[in-house]
Amino acid sequence: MSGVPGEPVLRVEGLRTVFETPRGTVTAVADMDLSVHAGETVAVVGESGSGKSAFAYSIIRLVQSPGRVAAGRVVLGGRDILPLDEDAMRDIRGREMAMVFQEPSTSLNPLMPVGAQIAESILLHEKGVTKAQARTRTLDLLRLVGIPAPERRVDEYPHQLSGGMRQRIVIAMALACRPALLLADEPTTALDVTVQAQVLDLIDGLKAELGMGVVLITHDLGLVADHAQRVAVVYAGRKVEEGPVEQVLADPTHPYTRALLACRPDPWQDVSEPLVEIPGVVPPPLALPPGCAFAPRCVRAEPACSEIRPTLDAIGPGRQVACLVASRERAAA
Ligand SMILES: Nc1ncnc2c1ncn2[C@@H]1O[C@H](COP(=O)(O)OP(=O)(O)OP(=O)(O)O)[C@@H](O)[C@H]1O
Repeated sequence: MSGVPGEPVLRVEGLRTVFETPRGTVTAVADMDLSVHAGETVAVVGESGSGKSAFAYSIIRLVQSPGRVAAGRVVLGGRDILPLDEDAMRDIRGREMAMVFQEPSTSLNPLMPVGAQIAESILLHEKGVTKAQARTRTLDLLRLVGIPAPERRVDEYPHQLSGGMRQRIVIAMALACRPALLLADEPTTALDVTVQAQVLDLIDGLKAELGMGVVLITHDLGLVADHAQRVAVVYAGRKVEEGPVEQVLADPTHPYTRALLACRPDPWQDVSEPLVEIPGVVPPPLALPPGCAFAPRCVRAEPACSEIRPTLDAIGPGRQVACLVASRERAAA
């Protein structure tokens, strides 16, 4: 990918993704902006149903019917990819951006040796590469992602590998053509805690080595602290807060971010004590209040919050928040 100097690898502007359902139009993603630079991991955090996956699928243009991207721009290396036809997109997927999904089995063909699947991706995207060269590159990739005994593993089938090894294979496939952007949608949710850390460390190492930008989709703020440089918190399809990870975690501004942080399990907490939960549930997408979608659950909500939708206001370098109360307090301070 050529890229434009100073331009982020990915720039999303005003993205809106909707699902047309028999009961009405569900807006899964609304007015989303996000930039990711080379060598940076930006985490997108929110509860289940907040639109994180719809956001990632929109970027790589894999939203399935009845869903569709209804508005916005997705600029990859300086080029808006939303108007491109499907042939051009197929060329971009895998070569310029790649995605790692939550469940490794969804990305792997159970009937094909794992090495052949990686080699196929190389042969598809790179003209002039011979089968022998693709196999050598595949073995290098297996080494890169830490697969032991790659000469033996390369000819094994997915079911012969553990879940952690399968996710490493998926990452190897995603990285086969050295994409500029990696979208990782809950890449470790299906894995044991120790394997989770290994896979995320692996993505961190490869990001530094290949100079990729990474979008890390997760509901786990613990992972954000260790693996991302910036974080965007989403609620009911909208970004409610964004900023550098250490600032947002140390000084969260939006009441939803504060509530998410308060709910993090404390490893030192007595196991007999119940975990804290955010009261209430995410409002049904067809019945969002006209104002702030978090207002019905918010401990700081004022009457105006249910009526007026807050805009995303800049509250410091690289920091934004969409909250009437927080913005007013920051302005007064
Ligand atoms: N096929 C579909 N038809 C209708 N609505 C959908 C469809 N897929 C997703 N949605 C809606 O889009 C919204 C966002 O869903 P999405 O899966 O992106 O959330 P998420 O934050 O990734 O959740 P999870 O962590 O559980 O995957 C939800 O309100 C969901 O109901």
